[in-house]
Amino acid sequence: MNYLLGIDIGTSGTKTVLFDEAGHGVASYTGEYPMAQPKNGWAEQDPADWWKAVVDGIRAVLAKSGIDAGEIRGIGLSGQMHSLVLLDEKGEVLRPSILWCDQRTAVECEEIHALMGGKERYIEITANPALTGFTAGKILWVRKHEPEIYAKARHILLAKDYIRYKLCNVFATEVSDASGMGLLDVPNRCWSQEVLEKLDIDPAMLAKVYESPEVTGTITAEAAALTGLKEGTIVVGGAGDNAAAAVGTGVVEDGRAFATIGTSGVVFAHTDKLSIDPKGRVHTFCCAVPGAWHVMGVTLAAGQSLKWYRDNFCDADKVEAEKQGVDPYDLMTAEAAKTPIGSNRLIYLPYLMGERTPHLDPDCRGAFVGLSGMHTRYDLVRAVMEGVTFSLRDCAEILRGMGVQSDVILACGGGGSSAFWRQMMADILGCPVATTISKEGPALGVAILAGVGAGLYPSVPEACRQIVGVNASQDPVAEHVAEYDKFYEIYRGLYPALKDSWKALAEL
Ligand SMILES: Nc1ncnc2c1ncn2[C@@H]1O[C@H](COP(=O)(O)OP(=O)(O)O)[C@@H](O)[C@H]1O
Ligand SMILES: O=C(CO)[C@@H](O)[C@H](O)COP(=O)(O)O
Repeated sequence: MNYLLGIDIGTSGTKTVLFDEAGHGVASYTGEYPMAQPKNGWAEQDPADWWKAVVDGIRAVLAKSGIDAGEIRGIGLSGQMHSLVLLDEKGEVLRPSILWCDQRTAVECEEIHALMGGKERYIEITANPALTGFTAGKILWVRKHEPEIYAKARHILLAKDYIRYKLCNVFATEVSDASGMGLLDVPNRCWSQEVLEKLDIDPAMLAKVYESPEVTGTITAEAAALTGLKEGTIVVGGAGDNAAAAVGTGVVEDGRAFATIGTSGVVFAHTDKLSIDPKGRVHTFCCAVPGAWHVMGVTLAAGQSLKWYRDNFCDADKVEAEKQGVDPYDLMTAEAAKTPIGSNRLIYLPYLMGERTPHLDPDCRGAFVGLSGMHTRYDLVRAVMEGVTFSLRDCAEILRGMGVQSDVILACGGGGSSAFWRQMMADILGCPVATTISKEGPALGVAILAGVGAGLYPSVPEACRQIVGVNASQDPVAEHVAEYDKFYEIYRGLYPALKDSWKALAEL
């Protein structure tokens, strides 16, 4: 038999899934780890936690499935984007990874635009403005604030590419994830000499760039001994988690789109032609299909908002859920569903970590607006879900404005597993929302890329046609659409009303 392995280094945990050649999941394992927030707006993780979760995951799926590791034809890696890993000359990690949702680099982003002779030139090359979440600002931040660490740095990697280094002993990346570093010439799919020169970053520190289905290395003897994999098994480029989810949901052709509610929230559309928002509110990155791109809007605290609410205010639900043997999220959302649209006139702004699309503002923060003495915690749960979905609508509106359209949106991520949240998405986005038969989005996506790299499938779109199936959609309900529209209009007015207050708070 032929098997493929997909490994997704997510923010809440690493998911390792073994698939057969037809894309059916055979065994899976998730290893979780914490995210540290040492200061307001900072977010870090220890790459050692990712590596442990990967080793545990590979060993677990091999044990559960009982297959011979030699039957694995290829491995694909996916992961949280933008997160900076710095290694010294011995390949040792120099400091915790600074994550995609970290907001400490506002000053460095301004500096990048200045060094480039203006934001316009930078966008022309990298297709995006310098954003606090992206990697380039983080590199400049470490160089300025931790010069002793930067002096020792020899390699700059992203999360999944650090795992590739541990598995294959190579320094390699691929175009989709590299696009989010702010150093790639996105139209030409290679590192930009101009950007590297102007930012004074040594090109030797960067990994070699591949297309997503290309073979980047093979499993070393050391990694084989640690994980149980067979030495010499190929590892393909893989993709950043969103580009990987696109492959796993078949969003690999024009007119296809998906929306994720994971830790972050994303509305993602494939484009065969390069398409850039001149205001930089949505990202344009190379996608995992060689020669094509994607545009995506990102809201930083999507599922994270509900997780934050659950972990701080819903202990009673956790206890009750354990008694009933159900997931606390299912219990909370079932109760929230009993509250009317608009959460009894309560609006939540999901800016716990600042915001990218559409505001590009590291200083804004979350808010409940309209709180009254009659509100229950389930009104607040519903308001959180609605606020996150309004933020996805902000993303979708910009994509529509760029002429990127889709008839159906595929729902992904932990939040997308909730039928109630999917109906809310359909009603708020005004578009049918469906799910794919496989729930393994990014892991399946990179397993498919591994299959293409191993020669099991002729191309990424053809592999998706063979493997990815879609369930019936949930359609928008006209009365709900009209009702949500009223609250969305009020939601849209709240950011401009509060912007200066957030700035003042940040400056205290
Ligand atoms: N049953 C559920 N109902 C609603 N939301 C859920 C459910 N399960 C998970 N979630 C949301 O999904 C988020 C995790 O999504 P996931 O895709 O696993 O994240 P990541 O890939 O960023 O690690 C949680 O923070 C939570 O908000
Ligand atoms: O920053 C982005 C995309 O630009 C995030 O989408 C990260 O790639 C991580 O997302 P999760 O899958 O962990 O929510």
